[in-house]
Amino acid sequence: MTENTYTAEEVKKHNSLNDLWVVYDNDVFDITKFVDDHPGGEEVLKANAGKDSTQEFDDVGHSESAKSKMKQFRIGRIAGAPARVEQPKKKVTTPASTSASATRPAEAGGLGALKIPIIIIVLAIIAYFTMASDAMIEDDQ
Ligand code: HEM
Repeated sequence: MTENTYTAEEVKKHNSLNDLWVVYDNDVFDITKFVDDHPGGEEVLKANAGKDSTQEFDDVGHSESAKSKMKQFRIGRIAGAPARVEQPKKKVTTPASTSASATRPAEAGGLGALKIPIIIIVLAIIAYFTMASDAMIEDDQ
């Protein structure tokens, strides 16, 4: 799929509150319409307008929902930048691998979920023989 590419010089032109672009991870975002809604205020956006704000954006510790909201403002990529790594695809595989790994510790334990029933059975056998030998001692007397 072809997408729009922009040079850093081009991005630099969009540096006002009425026309505000930022770059994150070589992706270009037109966040002009988001300026008023930005929870972090417009000042920080103005300070980063027309710039690569990757470092600043990450330093804030933006939430996952902020990162996902960001996607709707993406207009293209910096010219000559390496191909972008698709974040959503990664995410789709994460829950599956997480749930698969969640079952792994039990499997890795060998007996896994069977451990508790086995302990109960062993205790029952010990109790049975203890009672049986008590009964034999009583019989002897
Ligand atoms: C498309 C771009 C952006 C989006 C969608 C966005 C979104 C958000 C959101 C949703 C929050 C609330 C806290 C959170 O959920 O993390 C936030 C807070 C903030 N953002 Fe952004 N932001 C963007 C760009 C930037 C940029 C370029 C800067 C520049 C450094 C910035 C600086 C901040 C700051 C300082 C806060 C306040 C953090 C706090 O009060 O703890 N944001 N942003």
